[in-house]
Amino acid sequence: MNVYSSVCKEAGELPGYQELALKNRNAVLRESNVSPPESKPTKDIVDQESDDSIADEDDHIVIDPSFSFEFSGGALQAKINSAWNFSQVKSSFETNNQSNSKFSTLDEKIEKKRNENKIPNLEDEDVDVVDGNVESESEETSAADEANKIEQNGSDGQELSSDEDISDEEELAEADNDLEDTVRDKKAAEFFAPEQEIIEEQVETFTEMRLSRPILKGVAGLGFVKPTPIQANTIPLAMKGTDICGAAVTGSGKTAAFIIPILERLLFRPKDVATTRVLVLVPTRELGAQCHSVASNLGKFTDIQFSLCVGGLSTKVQELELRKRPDVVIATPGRLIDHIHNSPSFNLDSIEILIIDEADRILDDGFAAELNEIIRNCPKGRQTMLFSATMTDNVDDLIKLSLNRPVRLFVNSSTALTSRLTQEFIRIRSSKEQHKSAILASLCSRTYKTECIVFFKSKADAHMMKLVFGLLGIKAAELHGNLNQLERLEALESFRDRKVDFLLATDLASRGLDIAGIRTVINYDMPTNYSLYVHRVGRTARAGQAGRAVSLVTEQDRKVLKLAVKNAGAQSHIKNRVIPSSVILKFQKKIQDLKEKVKEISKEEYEEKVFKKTEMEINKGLNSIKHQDEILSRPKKEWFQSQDEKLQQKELGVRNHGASKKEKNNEEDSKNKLKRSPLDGLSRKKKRQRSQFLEEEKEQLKSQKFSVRSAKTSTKPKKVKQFADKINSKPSNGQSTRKKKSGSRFDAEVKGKRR
Ligand SMILES: Nc1ncnc2c1ncn2[C@@H]1O[C@H](COP(=O)(O)OP(=O)(O)OP(=O)(O)O)[C@@H](O)[C@H]1O
Repeated sequence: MNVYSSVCKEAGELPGYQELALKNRNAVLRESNVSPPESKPTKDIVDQESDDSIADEDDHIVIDPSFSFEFSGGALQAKINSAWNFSQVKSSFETNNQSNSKFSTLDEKIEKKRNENKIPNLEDEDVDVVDGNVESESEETSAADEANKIEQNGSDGQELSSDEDISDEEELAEADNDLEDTVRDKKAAEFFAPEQEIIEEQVETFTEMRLSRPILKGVAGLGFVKPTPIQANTIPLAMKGTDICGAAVTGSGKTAAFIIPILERLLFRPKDVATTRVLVLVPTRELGAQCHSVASNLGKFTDIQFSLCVGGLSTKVQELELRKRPDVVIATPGRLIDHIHNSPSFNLDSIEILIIDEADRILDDGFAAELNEIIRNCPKGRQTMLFSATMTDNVDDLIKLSLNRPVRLFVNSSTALTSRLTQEFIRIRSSKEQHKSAILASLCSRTYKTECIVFFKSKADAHMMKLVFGLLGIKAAELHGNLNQLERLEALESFRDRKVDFLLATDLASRGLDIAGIRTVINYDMPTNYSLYVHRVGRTARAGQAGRAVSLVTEQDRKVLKLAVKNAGAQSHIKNRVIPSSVILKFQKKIQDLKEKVKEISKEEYEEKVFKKTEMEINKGLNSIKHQDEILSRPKKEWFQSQDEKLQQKELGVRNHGASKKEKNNEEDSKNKLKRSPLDGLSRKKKRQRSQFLEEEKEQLKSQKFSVRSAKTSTKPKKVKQFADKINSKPSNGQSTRKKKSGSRFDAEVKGKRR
């Protein structure tokens, strides 16, 4: 039975629903170039056996009706199509892009160099191929062996001797953190709604949620049958107007969790005067475009109007759109503020619902000034909903949003990763960091050959690797802030449509992007904090699919590595991979041989850039002469921040990007440890005694609190969070992370969780 049959069965009682489902099915099949089956009497559709063959043919739109979500993984056991396309957004660029046509594209430049120099494709050569899906035992064993060898020959000796100090520091940090937690718990109890306000039962189907028919049609059109846990918990509460802080693992359907209830509420809006009632804030333009596309698809059968208001698109076009007062505006903070200040008829006075997606990122220092300005402009009585996979529940962060007793819907622990994710780590010793590009090239040509995102810390590295990959004959697109918006969207689409095998990206692509079927995420550079790691690796293993994250780990990245291993679920797989040095050397030589060609292409690009800039300046000058009167008569644009302020804030954002307050505090703490520690000046023995005392005191407090809580909970009905936690709870592996282990620390850290 395919998705439409299941939907029809679920919605069987709704009059006329079967006809709608039939039309809908045919529309989706047409879009997917699958001919709809011959028209049959409506009743037959429900049990049509022949539909199964269509299901087999087109796995983009058909899901296994027996799918279910795992709380631990938050994942679907079904394949489903990504619900976005950017054609609508891209059409607004077509007029601006003509001057580019006189230059060759980067791919053409690369191809020209390859042809001139007769560079062979990697496939044509005799490279020893390792099956990417099957973990090679020999590779794993040799990883451990190699690490042990390094230990024995003393190169890591210093590192081991510092173990003692590190565990002391860890103990103290833990004691500090525990105290902080107690204070935090108290604040949270006052700030958040009491837990009994959380819905008590899981909702099994969308129809049970009493959604209106046009919304159910939109939901069915995307192939959704059963709500995911975050949807089941969020939708009914959000429809009541409750403020929500929602967290669930990456790829678990948070977008629909907030879009569906707003659509349902908007269906019943007064329609006499067009009014913008809903504002969705997202941190990146791509995420905005994706969210706009998902919302438009879900609201396809309603008269609700959506507008996308993000940087990189024409301000003029947006201004005209905003003047029509669309019901829902999806915006990035900077562009939204630009409109608040400079589009005469636009303001946020009528906003009734504010949604902040990737809220922890937007609450981050990088967006602080902009967020304050937006909140200041929104009415106080609005409903506010915040979502992220790594949602903060730090009250200090949330207070500035003036939430009204929000309900916490943490469907999983905020650091959990889906159990379908395999994490692999490759140790890069400090003396070998210059081999990273060779390691990446070998991984991408021997092991993970398709559907793979590679994350870099800088735009320059991503671009350089695009040139190297191109010259090696590996099909890749780049995605970072040095590209214009059209190029960014095209890169995403060509990767989604499998025109290229690799997406070489900066953290621009780390949050929210939903591209179906990504098999592997490679961290060429490990992210600077664990939250960011969660978001990056969350681009794979989404919606029930399995996936793999491969990280190149240098000595500086040990902190994030440790957190990744510590937070991996009991069932998740952690592996240590080593690439034979002969292979690395081979690729190192290949890359070395391409160095000159890379330089030549870069020079060509630079000259082109200078030419374009000059041309643009000339055109600008000519225009200002031609339209002088009109330009002078325009009202002066008001900038919310000066260029310097913007830059400062951006740098702050980049530095802290994605770091939770606690992580940032921990980083600060460890920097200022000596200055700020209350145990400063004590001998090591005394420090131990003191922290043991603190530990005991904390334990006592905890157990008291626990008894009070369990007494209370025994009299209360079951709560969502408890239910999720119970399912999430993993058996302790009984292994202390502080125990000394044989082998290298890296090896031990990775192996710590390998079962
Ligand atoms: N009820 C559902 N049934 C089937 N598929 C669903 C359902 N809800 C969402 N999906 C699919 O799951 C995928 C992930 O959804 P979405 O992008 O909203 O996840 P997310 O939780 O916001 O992830 P991230 O934290 O990375 O932003 C999408 O492809 C979406 O179409």
